[in-house]
Parts: sequence; structure tokens; C-alpha cells
Amino acid sequence: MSTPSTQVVSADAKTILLIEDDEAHALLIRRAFESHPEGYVIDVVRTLREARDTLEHHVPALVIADYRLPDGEGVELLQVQSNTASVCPVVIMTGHGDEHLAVESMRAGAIDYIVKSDATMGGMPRTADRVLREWHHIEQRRKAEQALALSEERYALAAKAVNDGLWDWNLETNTVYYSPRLKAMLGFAEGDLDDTLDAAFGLVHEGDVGLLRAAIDSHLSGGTPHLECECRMLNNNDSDFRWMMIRGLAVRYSDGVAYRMAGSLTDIHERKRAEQQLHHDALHDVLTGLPNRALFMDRLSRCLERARRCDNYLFAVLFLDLDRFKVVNDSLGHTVGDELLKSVADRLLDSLRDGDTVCRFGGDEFGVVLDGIDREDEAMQIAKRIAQRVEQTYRLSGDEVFTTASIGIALGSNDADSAESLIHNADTAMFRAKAHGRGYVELFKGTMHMDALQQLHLENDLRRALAHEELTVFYQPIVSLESGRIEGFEALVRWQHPEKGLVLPCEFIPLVEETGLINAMGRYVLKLACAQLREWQHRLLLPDLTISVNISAKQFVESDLADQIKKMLHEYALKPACLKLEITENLIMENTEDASQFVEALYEHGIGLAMDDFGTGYSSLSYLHSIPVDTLKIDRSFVSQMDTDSNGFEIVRTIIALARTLKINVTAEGVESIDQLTLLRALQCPMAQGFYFSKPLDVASAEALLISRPSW
Ligand SMILES: Nc1nc2c(ncn2[C@@H]2O[C@@H]3COP(=O)(O)O[C@H]4[C@@H](O)[C@H](n5cnc6c(=O)[nH]c(N)nc65)O[C@@H]4COP(=O)(O)O[C@H]3[C@H]2O)c(=O)[nH]1
Repeated sequence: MSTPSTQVVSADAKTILLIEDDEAHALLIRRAFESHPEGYVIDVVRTLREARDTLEHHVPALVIADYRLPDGEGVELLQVQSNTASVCPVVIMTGHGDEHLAVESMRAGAIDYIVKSDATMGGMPRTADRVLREWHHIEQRRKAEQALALSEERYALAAKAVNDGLWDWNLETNTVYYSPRLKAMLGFAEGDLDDTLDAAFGLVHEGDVGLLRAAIDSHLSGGTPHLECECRMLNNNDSDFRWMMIRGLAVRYSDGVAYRMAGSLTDIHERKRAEQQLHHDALHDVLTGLPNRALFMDRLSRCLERARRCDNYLFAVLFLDLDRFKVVNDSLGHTVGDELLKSVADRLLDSLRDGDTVCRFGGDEFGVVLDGIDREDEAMQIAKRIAQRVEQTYRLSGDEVFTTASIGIALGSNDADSAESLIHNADTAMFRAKAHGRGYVELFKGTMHMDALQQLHLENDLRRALAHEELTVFYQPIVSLESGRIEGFEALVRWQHPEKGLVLPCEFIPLVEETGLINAMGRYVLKLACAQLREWQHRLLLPDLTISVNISAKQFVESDLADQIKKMLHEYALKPACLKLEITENLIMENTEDASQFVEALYEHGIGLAMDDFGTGYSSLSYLHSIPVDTLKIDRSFVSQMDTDSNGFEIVRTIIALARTLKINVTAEGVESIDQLTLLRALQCPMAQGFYFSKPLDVASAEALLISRPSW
């Protein structure tokens, strides 16, 4: 028989060629096939020669050959002319005692053998079925391997061109071929890497092992059309992990079971790094390297999801804004400003736990998510710790820089609605903290939004009030306890609201300060008060009548405040000693530098300075030596208690004694009863003010009171 590739041979799937010279045996086998459902035609020949002739023209489904034939041995069919077993399965039959021949036949390429007996010959159809199934299997595999060899050849060429490494895993022996290029890519010399799967898995980053195994399993089980997995693999040369792309394709039996998988290894490290950088840049702030708003929102959303799942899970959002950052930026330059932001970022990271997230929203605003806190006040404690850490001195480009942070806190639990609303709440609380001054921490409360809306209306109203001169001044007499006569007045602002009527300062002064309207309002009140004093001094012939005007801390921001006051005195031709400016002790303590410059300027000009609400603030008496205060105003809270509480009395007594020693004037505020007045007189308090004498009055009533020349 010549090779199938050179001879035209017709394949006959319904014919079985039986080579048997023993007629009885041939008959037995033929009969056995008669009832076979496939309806095989049994073509019987007696000699090797006949068999060869037949095979020249037909390829049967199966050849069954007796070992001993008249002109040779059945096994010769397998040995000559590049053998029959390559085109169809051959089963050899031997006699008893010839089993060794059967083994030889199998070695030569027979697919199976039987030792002749009635039973084995009668059971030949079953043997044929099994053998044909097996042959089909082998055929399939041969075809797949041929196709694979072809595509592998192509692939090897392509892989060489793109510099990939190749691998080929025999699932049956569980050995892997790694190409020299693949080994070189992983930093191994030719003989260095074992031919096992574990050898490669041992190089995969532990974080990616699970992923790779899952990808392989999924492809082997037919879940994915091919294997494709990106993972980090250790490079033997430099002990660094590099990103690799592993691709592969399984070769399967017809029943889908894979027996081999082969593929490539591509170095994708640079591409992956570039991708990671892009991804990082999209989610991080370039200056500080902290997560940006987008990433922050993502982390926050995860906390929200968790809160919805677990009842007891609590988290918090902090909104942090640096106070006076603009001053640093404007005075020391943007480079120092940037350094400050970076240092603040570092300190924030330092102050938090691993699971927490810090981000920069932009400018001098930062956000923090405190993941999983135990109690509400824990958020407050952490925020205060952060505020303290931020407050510590920074050494930047040779300068000592100071800053503080105002922090708003919004608590998140299972009833929090969205990430945006939590940030908004924390922002609202931060604004409230800022209104208190620098370095405050405030916890968000539901009423704050309402307050914010009301404040917005109020602010608009106030701007209109200033433009339409709805603000006015009331006057409350200040009485000399020695003479019992009015010495002067304190000017107290009022808002004559078109709908609400008379509005008291406590309702609008904080907002006026917050919005910066305080400067315009302060000038306006001062002008009205000076004009009124001038008029009363002249018309009522009271040249020594005084006026006290309140100055807010926020007015110090205007550096020319002292000059404005001097100009005003000049304009109304008033003696400087007739004007007293009332400031609070807190104001002095918080703005020491600005305050002392301002106070010095006033002092030089002979303008009096009264310390308002004395005893309620820092009560640090040391500044009384350094700041030229000429009047202490004892706070109403002490005066109101002095006739009922011995402590109150003691405090008032001590302040009066202290002032006397320091040669400073004293005014007792909030005198409401004759008893209080009597006690104050007994303590030789020089001046007093309060409802007992008169409430603050409009211009006409104050003038009427003056004209009546009351005496107490
Ligand atoms: N219960 C009681 N209260 C008494 C008594 N005697 C006086 N008062 C009230 O005590 C406040 C005294 O003014 P203050 O301590 O400077 O406290 C002032 C001052 O800090 C601020 N303020 C008022 N006018 C101005 C202003 O023109 N500019 C600035 N910056 N602040 C002002 O608003 C605060 C409150 O002012 P008012 O509501 O006018 O309240 C006034 C006055 O009406 C008394 O016997 N009993």
C-alpha cells in the first residue's frame, strides 16, 4: 500500500476488512457482525497479498488481521509502506500462547489485539465499537495537532517578531515548555526554570495568583474563548515585579476536555505603568498627591453603601478650610503657599488611620472621611486633633509660617442620603466654625441649612438697610455715681426694619461681621454718633458730654481705622477726650498686633479706650499694663448678681479696687436696681449704666432726658 497522500484511495466507513485464512473463524466473525446496527460489510481476504491489494483501493473502517497468515504475518501490514495503522485502526488476532506476539503488534502500531477464542471472536463487534471510538479520538487529536502545529509555526514567527515568550503546557503530563525568550523575559538562563506550572506560578505576585488561576480555570472549563490575564511577575535578575500579559488557548478532545494549553507571555510593564499613571492623575491632586474630589466621592459612596448594609456602622466627613491662607499666599508668594498646602496634606495623612481618606478639594480646602468610628464624639476628638496638628508652626523656605484650620463635621450613618449632601453638610458646618473665628470645629446640625437660608435673606436685607439708611443709633446714658448726673451716652446701633420693626444688634452684628459689612456699618454709626454729640454739646451747652461707640474685632482689618476716626473728630470739631471707643478683651487678645497698633494710634491722639464686658473673656490682667485702657466696663453678669451672690459682689469689688490701683476709670454695666446702685456707691464705683437709669433711647427721647437733667 502506498501512502494516502500519493494514491487515490476511497475511504469506506461501512466496510471492515477481515484477513483470516481459517474459514470457520472468518464465518464466526462475519456472523457476529450480522446483527450490528451499523450494518458493516465484512470483506474477507485470506492472505497478506490480497489484503494489500484491497487496501490499495479502499480504506476500510477497520482492519482485523490474523497474526499467522499463509504468506506472512498480519503484523507486517503495520511495518511496511508507512503502515496501514496510519490510515485506519488495525486489530491483530493471535492464538493461545502467542500473547507475546500481541504485545509486539501493539508496539508496531496495532490499536488492539485479541487472543482467539469463540468468545473473543463472537464479541468482535463490541471490540470493533470500542476500537473505532478510540480511533476517532486519536484522529481528532491528530487533526487538532496538525492545525496547532501550523498555527504554532505562524504564531512562533509572530511572537518572535513582537518579542513575546512562548509556553506550552501538557495537561496530561503536567509539564510546561517555556521558550528561551520567555525565560529571558523573566530573568532566567536557558536551563534555569523548571518545566512545571508551579515554577511560573511561583513568580506571580501573590495579589495576582488568584486572578490567574481563575482565568485559567475559566478557560479550561470553556467559560472563556481564550486565556487572557494581566499579572505582575517577578524578574529573577532585579527582583522587581513587572507587568506581563499571559495569553493562551486550550487544545481539546472532541468531548471538550482540554489536554494541552499553549500561549504567550508579553511584557506590558511600560504600557501598564503609563495607564496607572493616567488613572492616578485622573483621581489625585497634582500638588499634594492626595485623592481628588472624584476619588473622595467614590470612597464616600462606599461608606454610604456599607452604612446601608450594617446598622451600627458610623462614619464622618470632615470639611477643612485653612484660615487666612490667602494672606500667606499673597505675602510670602505662591511657592511658599504651595509648600504650605503640601505640608498640611502630610500632617493630615499623619493624623489619620489607614482606612481613612484625605483629599484636596482644591485651593485651601481639604476633605476627610473617617471610616468606621465608634461614637459621634470620636469624630469631634479626631477633628480637634487635626486642628491642633495643623496649627503647629511650619518652617517653609526659611520662613516660619502659621495657619489654622476651620473644620466642619457631618456624620454619616444608614440614614444619610448622598455623598454630595454629606459634603455639603460638612461645608455648612465649616462655615459656621469659621464664623466663630479661627481654628474652630463645628458639628453639622439639621437646622444649619435653614439658618444658612435665613442668613442669606438677612444679608440681602442688611445691604439694603445700609443703602437706605435703615440703621439708626439709640443712646443709653452713662451716669457719674459721684454727681448722679449723665456724663455721656453709649451709642447702640438699631435696625429700623420696614416689616420687622426695631431689630436688636445681637440679631445682625455677627452676620455683619461675617460678611464684611461691619466696616461700612461701623463708619456709619460713628458718623451718626459724632454728629449727634456735636449737636447736643452745642445746642444744649454740654461741652464735656461724651459718647461711647463699640468697635468690632473685624474692623481692625481696615488699617486706616484710626485715621478715619481722627478725620471724623476733626470734621465735627470734637475734643478727642469726648469720644470713647469700646472694645472687648477677646478682641485685644486675638488681634494683639493689629490691636496694639490701633490702640497706640488712638492713645497718641488722646481718644479714650474702654474695655467692654470686662471679666468675661481671658481676664488676663497683664495687658492692662501694656495697653492704654482708660475705662473698664464691668460686665452685666457680675453686676446683676452682686446683690444676691457673694461671688458676684467680690468680683465687682476686686475689679473696682484693681482699677483704682491702676488709675483706670470703671463703669458698671447693667444696673437694674436701687440695691445694686447702693452697693456700687458703697464700693465707690465711679460710673454706671443700666435700665435702672434708662434703657437705650432714640434721639428725641435721649435729648428729652438730657434736658430734664435727671439726678440719681
Ligand atoms: N438686660 C439689660 N441689658 C442692658 C442693661 N443696660 C444696658 N443693657 C444692654 O447691654 C448692651 C450693652 O452694650 P454692649 O455690652 O456694648 O453690647 C453691645 C455691643 O457689643 C453690640 N453693639 C451694639 N451697637 C453696636 C455698634 O454700633 N457696633 C458694634 N460693633 N457693636 C455694637 O451689641 C451688643 C448688644 O447691644 P444692645 O442690644 O443694644 O444691648 C446693650 C444694652 O441695651 C440692663 O440694665 N439690663
